[in-house]
Amino acid sequence: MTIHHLAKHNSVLNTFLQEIRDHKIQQDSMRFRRNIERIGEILSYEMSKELSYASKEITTVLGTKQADLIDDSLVICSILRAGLPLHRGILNYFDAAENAFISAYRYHPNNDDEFEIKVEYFASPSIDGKTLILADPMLATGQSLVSVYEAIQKFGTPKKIVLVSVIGAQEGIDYIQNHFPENTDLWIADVDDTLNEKGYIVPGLGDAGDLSFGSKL
Ligand SMILES: O=P(O)(O)OC[C@H]1O[C@H](OP(=O)(O)OP(=O)(O)O)[C@H](O)[C@@H]1O
Ligand SMILES: O=c1cc[nH]c(=O)[nH]1
Ligand SMILES: [Mg+2]
Repeated sequence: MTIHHLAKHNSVLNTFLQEIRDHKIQQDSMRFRRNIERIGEILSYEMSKELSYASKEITTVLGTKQADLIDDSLVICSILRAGLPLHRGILNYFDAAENAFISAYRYHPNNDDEFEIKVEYFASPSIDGKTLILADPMLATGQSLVSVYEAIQKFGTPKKIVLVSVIGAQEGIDYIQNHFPENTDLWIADVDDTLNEKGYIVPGLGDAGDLSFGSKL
């Protein structure tokens, strides 16, 4: 797996990251969602440089011009709920992409810190031969991404998988590296060192789903 860690290089991305992490600024949920969306746009732009391109002739009012345009059939698949603002940011840049949505949540069978991932709702086009963009803002243990990858295989075999995330823990990145094909690319804004006992990224930002949409029962 190739890991593209964008915050290693100075850019305006770091402003948006600082705002989603800051415990006061992040309370403005509209700003939080919009910042996740803006980060999705930046990740998309960077990631687009490594897609496949084909030359096409464009006709202007005065002549013709050859242009290299994206040649991949893209399917953006995001994980509910927290994936929604990130999905929107990616779709803002890839107008022709198809879309898939999946639900994944942490189920605590014994009401303690131990959990397993339940994948239930799934709406997806065929992903056969396409470039699958799997988007989730938080890559904590990595179990959600791996569970979704296993579940989506019944919709076909993608040509390539591109993972897009905002903040990841090194432990989760190590985990997904062992579960995704070698030619998978991970485009991630920032990487933190640790997870706490509840599987939250530290320092991270807290719960991205709650910050976007409010707490759930
Ligand atoms: O890498 P993992 O350890 O699997 O954790 C990451 C998952 O946790 C978050 O979802 P959450 O379960 O909080 O659901 P939500 O989006 O509904 O809040 C996040 O959006 C990921 O899907
Ligand atoms: O740190 C984390 C881990 C899982 N889900 C989140 O929203 N945040
Ligand atoms: Mg959550």
